[in-house]
Order: sequence, then structure tokens, then C-alpha cells
Amino acid sequence: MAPPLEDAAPLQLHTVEVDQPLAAVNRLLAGLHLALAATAIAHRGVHDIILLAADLVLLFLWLLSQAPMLRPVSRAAFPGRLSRPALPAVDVMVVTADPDKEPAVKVMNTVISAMALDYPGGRLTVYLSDDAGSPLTLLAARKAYAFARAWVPFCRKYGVQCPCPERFFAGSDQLDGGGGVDHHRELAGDKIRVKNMYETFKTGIEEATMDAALSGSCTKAARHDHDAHVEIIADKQNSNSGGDEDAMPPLVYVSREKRPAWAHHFKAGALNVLLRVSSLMSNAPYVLVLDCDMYCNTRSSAMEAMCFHLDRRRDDLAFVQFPQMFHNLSGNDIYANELRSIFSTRWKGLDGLRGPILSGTGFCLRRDAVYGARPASSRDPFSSMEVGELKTRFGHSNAHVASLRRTAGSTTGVLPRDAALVASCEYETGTRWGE
Ligand SMILES: O=c1ccn([C@@H]2O[C@H](COP(=O)(O)OP(=O)(O)O[C@H]3O[C@H](CO)[C@@H](O)[C@H](O)[C@H]3O)[C@@H](O)[C@H]2O)c(=O)[nH]1
Ligand SMILES: [Mn+2]
Repeated sequence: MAPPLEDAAPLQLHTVEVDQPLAAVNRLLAGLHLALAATAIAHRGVHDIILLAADLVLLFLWLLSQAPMLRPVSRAAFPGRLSRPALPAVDVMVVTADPDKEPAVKVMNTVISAMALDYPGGRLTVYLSDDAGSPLTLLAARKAYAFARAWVPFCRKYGVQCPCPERFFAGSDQLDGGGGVDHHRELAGDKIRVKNMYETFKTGIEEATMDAALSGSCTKAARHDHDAHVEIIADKQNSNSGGDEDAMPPLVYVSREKRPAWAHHFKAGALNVLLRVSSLMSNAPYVLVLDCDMYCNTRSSAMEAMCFHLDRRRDDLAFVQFPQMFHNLSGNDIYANELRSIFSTRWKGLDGLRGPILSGTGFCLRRDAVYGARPASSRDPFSSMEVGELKTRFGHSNAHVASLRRTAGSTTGVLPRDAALVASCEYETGTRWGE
């Protein structure tokens, strides 16, 4: 007899399967390689002991490199099985550093795609770190927020898959046309309207890029010598306190303080500042990191990451790493820029062992893991620690220390008092931050 519904095991949020055909091919190739290498070494004999030693060392290194080839796995996530009201908050962190090499339209496509993720609006906040402190990037961020006010509802209404507007308008996303002729007509009209808004947004940014006053103020020297600037770009009445599914995710622009005499630690330094600034506002327990030249391929990415993080069968998962894909590569690419051997072969194999390493972008991390909590610690790992000890580890911002003891906060339109403090050059000095 089938068990009553309330006793049934909860539906699995994700599954994992060994990719048997790939494993078989890899094992066959490894066997062949080993046999050929052994034959070659045996054929050469022990005439030259140094050559033999070199061959054996190389063979040993090759053997080590085979581990990720033996058990490649594939994973599937089922975001539809998640309970939306129970989803924890997510902070998306986008980092940019150079307004010349990283064009504002591309950076803003990353920002807008993060804002359009399929996630309850009240539990998603997007942070943009601008290491150059460029007025152009700040202006572009404000324009991106204004465009997102049309783009995000459009994506939600028609179930858009690709959240990146540039690729959406260039691609063939299947939209939910609904049943009726009227709905189809409405969709077609809305698509043209939003596309026109996107073109206007792009033209606006391109014109700003030409504006000598804007780009002229961001000299090479100024990029390495500027105050911290944090700005919350959000609707006035829109407070991100968790309840509202349809709310627009706020966008927070962060340019940390930079001085020539202080090491800024590049992207890692920028992410450290974003962790602290976000802790004063949304303080989401999960953090999704994107380089400014990346975007999520599907709007369900954050939900898919949650299928792994919310799996109660394990409590030692620190991060979910998404593979990278590259568009617009030359058809004659001879340098393997697609990185297929890494993401399609080796990382699937590492996943079958103990999991791939962090690639630096496209990962969803547990905030307390990066703060140094033990894997199986309680949901509130810092509650038993003295305030003095917390300050030694995390610095002297009371608001940041308080954030360690509560899981999520809220983003109002008001800038927290410590925002500039935690984004300052010397904040980590004398602390054990990062140990
Ligand atoms: O001082 C800095 C330097 C870089 N960045 C940002 O960090 C990201 C990565 O920098 P990038 O120069 O694009 O590095 P890549 O050569 O692309 O190498 C990357 O390769 C991986 C992805 O392909 C990333 O995840 C790694 O972190 C990174 O080193 C970009 O968004 C930059 O804007 C900063 O915020 N501050
Ligand atoms: Mn890059």
C-alpha cells in the first residue's frame, strides 16, 4: 500500500548520475595510453638510468592526472520542487574594474541579467563593485536600473529564459505566448516596446561614453586614488525586507576606497568589501558571484543553486560552481578558448570525486563558509563568540559584527552608517580577516 502523502519522502531537489559512456571512453583511453607508455619504457630498457627515471616520473604525473577522468558525473536540479516562500535571500555580486577594457553596456548586461533572475524580488539584491570609481559606470548603473524596471516584469510575465537582454534580443528564446490570440498580440507588442527601451538605454550609455567630462574625470591616477562611494539604486518605496515576490531587486553600487599606498588585492579585495557592505544591508546567507563579462544562461540559476544548498541530506556544501560557456568565439579558434576540456571533461570528473575547485566566477557560496564557519556548525555559528573575538576576526564595525548574528537583513533606501568604513582601505588592518 502506498504511504499516506504526509509520510512520503520529500521530492529530491537534485540528482547525480555517473556519465557511463564518457567514463568508459576515458578508461579505455587511459588503459591504451598506459599500455603504450609501459611498452615504450620496457623497449628502451635500463641503458640510461636518468632517462628511465624521467620516464617513470612523467608516467607517475600522468597517472595522477587521470583521477578526474575515471568517474565523470552529470547533475540535474529541479527548481520547480522548491518552496518559494521558504527560499533564503541571495546577494548577487558583480565586479568591474576598468571602464575602458570592460565596456559599460556589457557590464550592465551582467547587472541586468542578475536583476532578472527568477527569484522572489524581496529576497534578491544585486551589488556592483566598481574598482575604478568611474562616474560613467555609476551613471550606467542608474540607467540599467531604470531599464530593468521594464525588463524584469517583462521576463516574469512571459517566462523569459535568458536574462541577458543583449542575448535575448539576438536569440530565439521561446516565450510563453499563452493560449489566446490577444495574449500573443500583447506579447509581440511588449517585446517591441521593451526592445526599443533597450536600444534607447544602449544609445544613452554610448553617448555618455563619448562625454569627455565623464570619462576625463576617471584618469589612471584617479582610479587608484579615490574615496569610497556606496549608493543604493532602488525605488523609494521599495524596501527589500523579504515579503514581496514582485518587488524590484535593489541595485547597490559600491566603489571602495583606493589609495596608491595600500594594496587593494584586485578582485579578491573587491569581493571582501562587497561581503562587508552587503552584510550591513541584505546580509543574504548565500552569495552569487559574477565577473562583469559573464551572465547566467538561464533565469533559474539562483534557484538551481538552491536545489543543492537546501538539500538537507548534507550540511558540508560550501559552494555550487556553474560551468562556463563562451559565446562569439572565432570559428577558427585554435587556442581552445572554449575551455571544453576543463568544464566538459575534467570538472565533471572532479565532481565525481570530491567536487571541482572554485573557478572564480559563476559560483553560489554560503556566506558563513567564507567567514570561516565549520562545515557542520549550527545555523548560527557566531552566536557563542565574544564580541571582542568577533572584532578581532572581522574588524571594528559594530553593524558588521551584528550582521554575523542574524541571517538576513533588509535593504531600505537609507545608506547604513558604516558603509564607507567597511569599504575603506585600512578596515582589515590588524584584524584576522581572511584567515
Ligand atoms: O582589481 C581588480 C581586477 C579585476 N577585477 C574584476 O575581476 C574580474 C576578473 O578579472 P579579469 O581581468 O577579467 O580576469 P580573467 O583574465 O578573466 O581571469 C579570470 O578568470 C576566471 C573566469 O574566466 C575568473 O573567475 C578569475 O577570477 C579571473 O582571474 C573582472 O570582472 C574584473 O573587473 C576587479 O574587480 N578588481
Ligand atoms: Mn575575464
